[in-house]
Amino acid sequence: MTAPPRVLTVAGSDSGGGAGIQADLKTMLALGTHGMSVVTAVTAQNSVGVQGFWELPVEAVRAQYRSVVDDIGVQAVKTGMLASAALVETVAELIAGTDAPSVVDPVGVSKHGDSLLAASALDSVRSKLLPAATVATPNLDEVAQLTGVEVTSEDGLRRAADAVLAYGPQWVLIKGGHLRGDAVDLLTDGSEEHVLRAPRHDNRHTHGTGCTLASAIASQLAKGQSVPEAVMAAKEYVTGAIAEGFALGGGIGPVDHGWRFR
Ligand SMILES: Nc1ncnc2c1ncn2[C@@H]1O[C@H](COP(=O)(O)OP(=O)(O)OP(=O)(O)O)[C@@H](O)[C@H]1O
Ligand SMILES: Cc1ncc(CO)c(N)n1
Repeated sequence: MTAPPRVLTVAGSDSGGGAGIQADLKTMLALGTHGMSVVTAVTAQNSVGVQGFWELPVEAVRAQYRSVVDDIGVQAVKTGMLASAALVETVAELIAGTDAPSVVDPVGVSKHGDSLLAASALDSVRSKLLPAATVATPNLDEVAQLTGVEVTSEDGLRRAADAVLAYGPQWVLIKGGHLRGDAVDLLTDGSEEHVLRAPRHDNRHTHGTGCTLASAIASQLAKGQSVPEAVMAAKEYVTGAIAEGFALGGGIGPVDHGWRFR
């Protein structure tokens, strides 16, 4: 048997299984890649919020990363929750030294408004993590937090993209999922521009959308697609997963990572 393309997620664990490492590995399986993980933090989390989280020591993150990359090898890396400045800096250095495309989801707060990144880590995200990204995928709250640019309508997406590109990622995908109307995202490298538009699904069960999209992009890159091709395929996958999101627990349920199998 030939091994499938290998993809690594560097992210936090979501005990509820809808976001974080768990969303990433499910997405990778659904898209035909071999998913591997470096756990940065463990959250106690469910459909109503994040009840607590515990970071791993820098050495534990570095050791997991080296174990995977030095023996198995990776064809794409995705980063998610990194919790602290020390972990942001460690992971930025690791991905900058890896010969594979990286998708950086600069996770700041959860869907419930719980903080997953220390305020003291924002400078490291700007100066170390974003410059190491092949594609950065901030949502509009993360754009505001990182650049000060506030976007309230589709017209502002280009301004947001320029502000993030100034920190040095090769590409940026600004996610307009929190706006009203269609779910519109903007992908650009500063010269080429692609608008990705999908109908908004009136479904409150959207836990894990951002993690799922970023992991889907990484999976498609590992399969050899270009950044625009990978982002378009990933958008189609996440849109289907949102359409089929289901109720679990008393709050916001997860997207359906397995929608293409049902
Ligand atoms: N209700 C919806 N219907 C269709 N697409 C949506 C909907 N909500 C978000 N999206 C799309 O889902 C993708 C993820 O965007 P979103 O803005 O939700 O990410 P996020 O805020 O980082 O997610 P998370 O809350 O998991 O961190 C984007 O392509 C966005 O346009
Ligand atoms: C562990 C983890 N990573 C990312 C998110 C995205 O909001 C989350 N809720 N939990």
